[in-house]
Amino acid sequence: MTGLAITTHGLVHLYRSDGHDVAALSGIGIAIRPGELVGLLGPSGAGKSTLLQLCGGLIQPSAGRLRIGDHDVAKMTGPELDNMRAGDVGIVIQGAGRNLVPYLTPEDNVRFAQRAAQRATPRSARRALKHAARAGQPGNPAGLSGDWAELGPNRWRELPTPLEVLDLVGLADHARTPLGRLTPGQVQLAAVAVGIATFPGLLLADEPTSQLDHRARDEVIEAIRTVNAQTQMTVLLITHDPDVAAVLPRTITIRDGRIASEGRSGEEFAVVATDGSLPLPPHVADLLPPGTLLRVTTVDNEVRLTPVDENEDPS
Ligand SMILES: Nc1ncnc2c1ncn2[C@@H]1O[C@H](COP(=O)(O)OP(=O)(O)OP(=O)(O)O)[C@@H](O)[C@H]1O
Repeated sequence: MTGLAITTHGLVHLYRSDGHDVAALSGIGIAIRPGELVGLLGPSGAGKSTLLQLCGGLIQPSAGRLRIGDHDVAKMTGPELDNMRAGDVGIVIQGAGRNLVPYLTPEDNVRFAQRAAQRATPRSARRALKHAARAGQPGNPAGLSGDWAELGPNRWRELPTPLEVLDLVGLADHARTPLGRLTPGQVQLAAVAVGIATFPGLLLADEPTSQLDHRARDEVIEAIRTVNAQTQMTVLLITHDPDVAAVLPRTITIRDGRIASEGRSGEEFAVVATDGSLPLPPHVADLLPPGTLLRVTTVDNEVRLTPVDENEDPS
């Protein structure tokens, strides 16, 4: 399996509301490498869900570039976006139960998700892909044309069995337990299993640990970490929980539709944007009212920002 990279440049998304535009994202530049596990943080209304929906091809950018692996999301047609979602991107929406068919067991839910993805693939292409996967041939040996020649590397293999998927998230023992008899944490694990049912190159999860107690939360995060480590699937998840953010290798904080900061293993960093601007971390911004003049100096490898005294002549 190959994880998919996410790259955005000047990514803008506007919603039309009551006759005027609301800018949910105002120029986001991100590079996420294949196989990374990244948390998306930020206050309510910052633009996190919008970014997740864009990465999942559920909506398209108003401006700027967004690439998911080889997919150029802004330029894709509706059927191409459907294909991307069917095989290359798994999405776990907020509210575990909303990802599941309530009267099916976890095993049948995973099987259902796999069949739904297969139905989105024409039979002729499916036969050719299966043939190529058996022969272990890379590239496009079946001579597929058009959209199907563009499919990501994850289409060139057989799907895992539902039990293999459930085993990966630690739910194999409850494969045939009715959903109503599972704990909230186990229901969320089933939702994650459905999200990774086709072993996509990218898993997107919107607050997968909200409304869980600490023990269930930790189990769900551990399952996602296991999926990421064992399959190299790229994972992007939204969280409001500082304890979850603290155990993720990388976090990106969004504020007012822009990147505010990035975290690496719990340490917070300011990030220089592609246009050279530098959003100040909130604790520094609190000390510097808008309009404050800063003298920028470099000493050896250090860059210093020194507020200029109001009475001092800055020239
Ligand atoms: N369908 C929509 N129509 C109009 N405006 C929207 C729509 N969806 C989101 N917005 C607006 O876009 C901005 C970003 O919303 P978004 O849901 O992406 O933020 P968020 O960070 O995910 O927030 P939360 O943590 O509350 O889910 C907000 O101002 C929101 O009101």
